[in-house]
Amino acid sequence: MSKMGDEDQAQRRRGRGRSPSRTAENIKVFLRVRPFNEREVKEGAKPTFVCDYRENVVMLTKPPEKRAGNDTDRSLFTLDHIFPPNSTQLDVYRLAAAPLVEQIFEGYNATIFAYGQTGTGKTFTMTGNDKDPELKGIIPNTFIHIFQKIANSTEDRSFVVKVMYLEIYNEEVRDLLGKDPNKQLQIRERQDIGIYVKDLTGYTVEDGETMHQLMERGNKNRITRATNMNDYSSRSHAVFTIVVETRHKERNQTTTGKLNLVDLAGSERVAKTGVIGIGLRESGNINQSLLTLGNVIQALVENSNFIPYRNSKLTRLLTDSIGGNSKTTMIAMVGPAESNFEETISTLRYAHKAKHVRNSAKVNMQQGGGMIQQFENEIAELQQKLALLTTASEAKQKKKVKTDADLEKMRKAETELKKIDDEKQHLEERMSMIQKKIICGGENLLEKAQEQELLITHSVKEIINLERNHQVLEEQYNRMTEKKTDIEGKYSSLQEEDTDLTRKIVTVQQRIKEAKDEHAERENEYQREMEALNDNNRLLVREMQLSSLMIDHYIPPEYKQMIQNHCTFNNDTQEYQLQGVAYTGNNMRKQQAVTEENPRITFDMKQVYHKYPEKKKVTNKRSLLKTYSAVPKPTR
Ligand SMILES: Nc1ncnc2c1ncn2[C@@H]1O[C@H](COP(=O)(O)OP(=O)(O)OP(=O)(O)O)[C@@H](O)[C@H]1O
Repeated sequence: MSKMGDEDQAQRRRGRGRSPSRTAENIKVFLRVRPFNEREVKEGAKPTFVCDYRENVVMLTKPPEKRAGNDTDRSLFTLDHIFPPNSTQLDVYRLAAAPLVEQIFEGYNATIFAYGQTGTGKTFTMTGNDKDPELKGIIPNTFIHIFQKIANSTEDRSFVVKVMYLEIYNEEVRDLLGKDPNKQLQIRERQDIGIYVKDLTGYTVEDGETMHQLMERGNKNRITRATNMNDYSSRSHAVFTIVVETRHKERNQTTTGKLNLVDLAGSERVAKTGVIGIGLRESGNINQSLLTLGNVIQALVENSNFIPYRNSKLTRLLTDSIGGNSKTTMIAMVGPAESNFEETISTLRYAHKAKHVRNSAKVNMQQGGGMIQQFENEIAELQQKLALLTTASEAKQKKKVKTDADLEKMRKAETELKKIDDEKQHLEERMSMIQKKIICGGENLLEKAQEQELLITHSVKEIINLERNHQVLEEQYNRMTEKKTDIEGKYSSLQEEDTDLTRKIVTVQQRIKEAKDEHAERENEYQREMEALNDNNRLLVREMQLSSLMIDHYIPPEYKQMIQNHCTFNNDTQEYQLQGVAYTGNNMRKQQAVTEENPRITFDMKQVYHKYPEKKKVTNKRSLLKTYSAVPKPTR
């Protein structure tokens, strides 16, 4: 592997190591939607997306001429937060920037990127408009925040705030605060401090106003150009860096937090921007470096072995911000018009990918050392020199009195004294200048009355804003609680429904079982009845056979016919009845008392019909069943 590759891997390992003091978290991605601009309103532009601001989802739809009539016509992206077109600069600052400014006081590195198509509001978001305090962007708002934080901190802390401002134009690093902004600077790397820009001017500042002046000076040096898409299009990537060193006196600990505020040049299509000549080269370089940034993001997301940080100055300089030791936020800017569909979807894809990049930030802390220590040492040295000069000056004064007579010597002594006094004054000035660089927590408030006024105005605004945010949060909370109650209600009613259903199922199952038992019982009963009926039937058939046998053998056929003719069926009694039955043979036989002389004559027919079997006495219970016969019962 090449040396270049080795270094890249080393950087990656440094950035993504698993030291316990590191905080691993994904890059946060916010989306800011620019309102329709004048041109778009005039053209009657239609929106190309809709947002669900509660869920932070944006749904993009292709313009009609590009639609395929299927799922590919729509794309959904979820971001960490979406700022609607009517969001204020303070809304953006509070949510996207303020938490990171707080973190640099803890000793973390932080980065805020503004990314997006040309003319979508990157510079507006990062720098804003100075004429109206309400329109101040993230960079000037951080000045106020930082000095407000210092003014409110305890006296056991001292701070040094340093700023730097550079731009990357056509792949050249330029110092926006240097004596010669056109001079090309080199990016270097050192084991102890990591990646840095050699000879970049750093200003130690003691108030927000100075910071503001420096920012304005740097902005004037930035290269902008009018294009078809933006009257003041930034042709470079600008990085405003604020370093805050905090010294905890009692613990003798120093933390150093670095905040990079990056206003990227806008991705653009030459056909749309209409740039020519120099502008064309700028455009090529802008797109190339943004492409490399995209490739770095892609490689990190894919956990690739090689991250092409060195393929552009931008990614090389911001190695720690993307996938390294930094807490990073990207604010993606989009314009709402349908004509920008391609650029908007590309920005959203870029942003969505960046959301998956994992950074691992650590507190940059050291015992003693740092800029504060350096300044304090310098002050102590100056104080020593001053004390020596004072002694020398006093000695000269005494000598002057003794050598009063000698005019020449006196003049010489006076010149020396003046030199000493000048040097003393110079030392005193330098000392006070260095002392001013160290700002003590809670100090310098009276000296900065004007600035404080500004802070107070902003604090009031912040409080109003805080209240507004609080209200929004409260509303969100109430909505969530309502939702929760609703879900809980639904859940408990579902549970009740479930219990009820289970109970019903048990009852139904019980009924089915009962019905089955009853059915089985009935079937048995039916079976028994059928068997009884069959038995009965069999008996009847036998009786019929007997009757037929007797009739056929004892009653002559002409009598049988005659008797049959006189038989009628009585429906009420369900019996055949014989007319004049009272006069039939059996009834007409004279009844005689049974005596010894006149015994009952029994007809023993056994000897006649000796072949007939003895008739068995029927004891079977079935014989008790009622039977019907058409034959009149014999009377005894
Ligand atoms: N949220 C906003 N509200 C009102 N005006 C806006 C907003 N965003 C951008 N603008 C206006 O749109 C114009 C273009 O904005 P700006 O210069 O910030 O775009 P940019 O993304 O930095 O463009 P470039 O990449 O070309 O530098 C400016 O006039 C700016 O004031």
